[in-house]
Amino acid sequence: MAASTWSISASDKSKLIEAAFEAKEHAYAKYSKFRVGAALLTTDGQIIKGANIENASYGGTICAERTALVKAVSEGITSFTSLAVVTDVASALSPCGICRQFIREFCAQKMPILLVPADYADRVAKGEEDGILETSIAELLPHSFGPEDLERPRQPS
Ligand SMILES: O=c1ccn([C@H]2C[C@H](O)[C@@H](CO)O2)c(=O)[nH]1
Ligand SMILES: [Zn+2]
Repeated sequence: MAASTWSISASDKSKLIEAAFEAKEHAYAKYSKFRVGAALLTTDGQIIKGANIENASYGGTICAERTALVKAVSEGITSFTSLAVVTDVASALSPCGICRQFIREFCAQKMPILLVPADYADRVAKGEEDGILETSIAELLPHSFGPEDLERPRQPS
């Protein structure tokens, strides 16, 4: 079976993970107290960070992954090579459905998505397995609908 992601260098991986942890520090998780940090690595080597920003309306909340993507895309950056997501949970946590569709819009099917446990640094320091779930949007959102589908030939209306 083909690999589900392309590979990223160990140094890019550690920089990206560190940035995601930094991003989590700025989470505005006043209501859920559930902090999330995300970091995107761009094709030209920049790192764009995002955190979840909650709202008193609850429904107005924006997740960390979408914050990072909206920051990047609204600054004209639309090409990414990886994404890291961290929470305060000591196991890898997976993006919500809305974020999966949002990631699908801008990221290649095999782009690495690193789901990083909160105790990642401790695990690495102890020489244990890092606990990262390395996945891709192809795995997280199979049989997805995306921008290309709107280009498909249609029956006349
Ligand atoms: O993929 C996800 C899932 C949840 N959250 C945030 C939204 C909300 O602020 C909190 C609890 O759902 O976690 C994210 O940032 N990303
Ligand atoms: Zn989300």
